[in-house]
Amino acid sequence: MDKPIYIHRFRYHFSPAKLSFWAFLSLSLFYFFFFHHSTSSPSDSSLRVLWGGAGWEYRVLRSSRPRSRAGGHIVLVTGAAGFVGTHVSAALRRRGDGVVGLDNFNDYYDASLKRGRASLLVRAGVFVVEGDINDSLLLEKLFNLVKFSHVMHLAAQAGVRYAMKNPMSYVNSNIAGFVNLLEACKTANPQPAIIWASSSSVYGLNKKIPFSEKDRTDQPSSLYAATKKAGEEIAHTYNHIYGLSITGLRFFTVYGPWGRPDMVYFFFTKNILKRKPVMIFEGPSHATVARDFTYIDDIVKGCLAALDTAKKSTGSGGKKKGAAQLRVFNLGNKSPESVGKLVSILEKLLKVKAKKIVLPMPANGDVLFTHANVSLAQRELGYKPTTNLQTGLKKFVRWYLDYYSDSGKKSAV
Ligand SMILES: O=C(O)[C@H]1O[C@H](OP(=O)(O)OP(=O)(O)OC[C@H]2O[C@@H](n3ccc(=O)[nH]c3=O)[C@H](O)[C@@H]2O)[C@H](O)[C@@H](O)[C@@H]1O
Repeated sequence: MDKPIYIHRFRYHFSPAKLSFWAFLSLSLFYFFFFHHSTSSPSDSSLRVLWGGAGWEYRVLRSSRPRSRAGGHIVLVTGAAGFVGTHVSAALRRRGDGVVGLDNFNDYYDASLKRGRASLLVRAGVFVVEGDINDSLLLEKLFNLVKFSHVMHLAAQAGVRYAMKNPMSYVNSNIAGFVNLLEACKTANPQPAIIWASSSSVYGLNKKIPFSEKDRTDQPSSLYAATKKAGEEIAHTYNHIYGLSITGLRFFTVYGPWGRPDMVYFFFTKNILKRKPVMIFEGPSHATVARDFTYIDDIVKGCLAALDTAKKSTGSGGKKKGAAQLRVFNLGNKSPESVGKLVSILEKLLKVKAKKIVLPMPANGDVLFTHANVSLAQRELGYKPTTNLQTGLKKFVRWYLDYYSDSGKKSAV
């Protein structure tokens, strides 16, 4: 019996060799466009960006969808693979908001820790776009693709002392990057409300204690602080000209699991465990250096409350339509502790005596003392920190020992 005609035709045009060639070609094209198509910004070839393509868009859209169609915010979190960014992204997703992360995974500190945080987020249902806030094309693409109701801007060049080593990284991320993001927000339709990370360091040489939002912030003692202060002024401008709703959060020395290895509680833990000395700074005439150390879970609650109470931006098509909300809040712990006390808590938790070296604080931009007055945040956001340093460090140490328990990761610290 003759074979049906279409089979003959099929055989005629597609010999097994030809068939595998075409199959290989189509699969390669599919793979290339769906997973690997990348676009880079022509403005700065040094930016390591990997975005674009149908697969990428699909992942962005899926991640941006709130769990329930009714209600639920749609949030772009910059710095999502950072310490605070990871915790905030996960908390937003857990409660059902749509969340798209953005992070440039730079190597300011161990990038594998950032990859670890991003893997956590993947499991939580958050896609983290690899890209830079200075990349206008990427931001335009994201805002065209997704109607973000909020931007939680946590990407920054952090750290006070590193500003003396690499000043331009602060200008690049905290000023240029912030302006670039606000430019994208102002033209987006709808304009999102913006919540962003300022810093307790804006109080600089302010002597009035506890620090209140009304106190002076015109005496920054580090370039880091100056760039955060500049951010607050820039926020004012974009609010004033374009009607963007903007909330700045002054974080006070945030610590906890998945934290930042450049911070004292983190690298002191490492040094104590390795029997290496820790340097405890002191002020003039042996003055105690202290911080209002604030636990990450309290900060996350503050961030979510700021987002939930943010009013909508008023502009559209890049034009202001009416006055918009502009706020700034302290998010601290109301309870400063000395660095010496932090070391004694760590010694007990790690069951290792620290090799302490006390020395005068170098002229490195650090301030002597921070102490937050959080009554404004308490009134407006219902913010109430509940974790003391002992309890918070216990949770940090538990995470640290677990995370670095396998030898591969240990060497990365
Ligand atoms: O809350 C803030 O505004 C800032 O908090 C931290 O900055 P910092 O408070 O300086 O936190 P650490 O770097 O952990 O330093 C804590 C204290 O330890 C002191 N220190 C630092 C290094 C050292 O070897 N020994 C030492 O005693 C510092 O002088 C400081 O008083 C973050 O690094 C900043 O990104 C953040 O914006």
